[in-house]
Amino acid sequence: MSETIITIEELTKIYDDKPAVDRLSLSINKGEVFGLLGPNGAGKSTTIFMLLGLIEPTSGSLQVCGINSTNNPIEVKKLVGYLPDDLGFYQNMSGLENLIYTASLNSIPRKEAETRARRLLEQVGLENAMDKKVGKYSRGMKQRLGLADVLIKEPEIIILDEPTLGIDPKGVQELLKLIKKLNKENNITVLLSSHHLHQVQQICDRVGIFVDGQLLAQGNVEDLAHQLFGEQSYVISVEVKPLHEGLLHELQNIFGVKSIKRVNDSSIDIYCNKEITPEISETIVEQHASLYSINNKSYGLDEIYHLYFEGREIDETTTIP
Ligand SMILES: Nc1ncnc2c1ncn2[C@@H]1O[C@H](COP(=O)(O)OP(=O)(O)OP(=O)(O)O)[C@@H](O)[C@H]1O
Repeated sequence: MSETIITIEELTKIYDDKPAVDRLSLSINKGEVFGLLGPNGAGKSTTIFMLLGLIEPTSGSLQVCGINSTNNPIEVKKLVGYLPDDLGFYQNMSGLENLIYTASLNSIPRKEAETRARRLLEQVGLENAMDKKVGKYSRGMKQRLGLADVLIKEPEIIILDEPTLGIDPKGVQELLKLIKKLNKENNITVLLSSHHLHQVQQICDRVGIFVDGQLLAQGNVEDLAHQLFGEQSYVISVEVKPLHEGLLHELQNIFGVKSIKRVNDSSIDIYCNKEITPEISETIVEQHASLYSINNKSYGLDEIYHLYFEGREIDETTTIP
């Protein structure tokens, strides 16, 4: 059974009478990559700061590795590595020197610090740049160094706030791969905040969707589609002539069909709880009608994103009945 490493219960933070985080409850398991997905201002950073014990909740509770972060921020800091969106490295020091400096702040003896720093720089692909001044690193290299920096104290959890900000697309792919690799190799729990749907989708085992301080849904992509769209998470669009009542009746009787919506005289959207395109085609042929087109789509994070982040509506062809 999976072990819970972060437990958040009814967590609320109110600023100026307005909740930035609103009764958030969430559990994160040891070893998983969890994505906090939400637009700007959704409450992701506020949640992270409360997890780190940097700000106090208005109400609710949270535990990180069994420790109450609000009451024990120093203990939590030992177990959690935090990579903010704006990194603070000494630009005139090399990558290696910066890591050794961070290690000294964490009371790691110098010899051990250097061994760990060299190993981590290799792990994040900076072995050839470890003696170069950080001021000469690209943004992507600094983020890699940032990952090595949070790992130097061998934390249980790393929290990454918008880690791909300002990195070119190729660098983003490399960084995401690296995060997943570190998660696997070091068996480390990763909490990643982002408003980039596709990035979160690529590496996260589970995702929590945040809007206006509230967690709308959580789970893997399939779970999310189910939570947000209920049983009707597949839509099969059909153009068929003639579209007569007898055919509609037969289609409605197919196992898995939940509802049918007429789009126009010859088109319908069939809402189903599974992929049943072949059964629909067969029924149309049996009913002596002509099938002009059939397209299926399942609700993925794309639709969820459009629905919840962009005006809370998806385009007309995928309107939920
Ligand atoms: N110190 C503060 N005082 C007042 N309001 C705040 C404070 N910090 C955050 N807020 C408000 O709380 C809400 C959530 O902000 P937060 O920074 O947590 O969102 P976010 O999801 O991390 O967004 P971003 O990606 O832009 O950082 C916003 O409306 C923000 O204006």
